[in-house]
Amino acid sequence: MTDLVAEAAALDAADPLAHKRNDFDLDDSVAYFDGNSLGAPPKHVAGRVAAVVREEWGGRLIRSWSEGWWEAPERVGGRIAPLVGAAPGQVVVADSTSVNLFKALVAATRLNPGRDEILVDADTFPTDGYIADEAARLTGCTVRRVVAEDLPDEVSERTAVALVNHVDYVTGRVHDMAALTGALHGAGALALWDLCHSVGALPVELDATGVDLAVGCTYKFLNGGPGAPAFLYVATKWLTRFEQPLAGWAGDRDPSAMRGAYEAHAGIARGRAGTPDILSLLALDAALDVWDGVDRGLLREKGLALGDFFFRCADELLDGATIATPRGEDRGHQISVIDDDAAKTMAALIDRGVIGDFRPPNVLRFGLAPLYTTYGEVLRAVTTLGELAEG
Ligand SMILES: Cc1ncc(COP(=O)(O)O)c(C=O)c1O
Ligand SMILES: Nc1c(O)cccc1C(=O)C[C@H](N)C(=O)O
Repeated sequence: MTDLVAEAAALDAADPLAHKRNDFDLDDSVAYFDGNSLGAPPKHVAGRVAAVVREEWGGRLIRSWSEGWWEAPERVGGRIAPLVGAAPGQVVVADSTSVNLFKALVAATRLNPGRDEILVDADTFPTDGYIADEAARLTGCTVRRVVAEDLPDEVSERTAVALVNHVDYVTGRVHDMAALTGALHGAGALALWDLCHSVGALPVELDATGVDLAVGCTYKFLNGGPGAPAFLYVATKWLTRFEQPLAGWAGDRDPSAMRGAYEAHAGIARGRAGTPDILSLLALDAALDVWDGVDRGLLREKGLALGDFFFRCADELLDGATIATPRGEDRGHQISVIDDDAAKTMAALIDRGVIGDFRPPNVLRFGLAPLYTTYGEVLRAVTTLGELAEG
């Protein structure tokens, strides 16, 4: 144990991203492991939001719409683009992930006519499956749930699109974006990726892997704040044919003309539906400042190293614990420990200042946010788990 204490201290002292923690408003008495559900607030966000309320909403009043507010969804999307390996003009911030999933799924079936099946990652977060069922009902498709790794065998000439999670929200496993996208394309199907648990955690290469469509949340590893708007990616090759079903005025080619008939905007703005949620959007805009100058390679290295250290501590301090997260590099930045009494254990951990979460039926999740999680906190989490197991 003393070795682990010294090791954690040495790892923290040598961490090239350690200084980033100072950018966040975190209570040091708490070890926060839920950045994969609700990211921590960067310190400067509160002041920036207050300034927007005072100076833009207050001072400039309605003039603010033509002084940057209206175009903010594309501008902030442009800031997310490098984090997902997208060239400019393909990412817009709007609505929630659920809503963007609906837009993307229906648009995908229209991009791939004559096909009548939507494949969904069987282990997906519920909203993806629910929305796929409804998109299918409206488009005359059927939904088939298949294990992500089996997609290359399951995709067929009937498949219009497959919806896959980059990182599994329960186990933390990463799915191979390049290989699965390639296999889907080989059968003529489109690839729609849910990036909720990978954006801001590991490098994502949408353009390089040929992904067609993607969605993701901004309130997890991007720290945009509770309910911060999500993003939608449409690859350039599909943009002019991307016909989404929530064709509201904000996606029209000329919203201010208030024309009678909708004509989609030529660019990524066609992914928008209605008026943007400016306060949340500008909170996200401010939160994205923490990424300035962050080397994405270092981010991945630290995410993996935090996980490695979790495994090392668990091997030493938790007798025979079962961990659902793969030990190799096919994992995101989360460790999931199996516990038959997981709800109770997580409540006890939270009581002791270790905040992770519980996912039914038996998973304790520990999110590792490379910008602020420390090795010392990892040791504290595993030590506390061990103490609880001993009773
Ligand atoms: C994989 C995945 N997709 C979608 C969502 C959520 O979508 P929404 O922000 O619409 O609630 C989550 C988490 O809430 C998620 O983990
Ligand atoms: N979005 C959430 C919320 O509004 C309340 C509670 C949890 C969430 C989540 O983000 C859940 C998350 N997607 C998950 O991985 O389980």
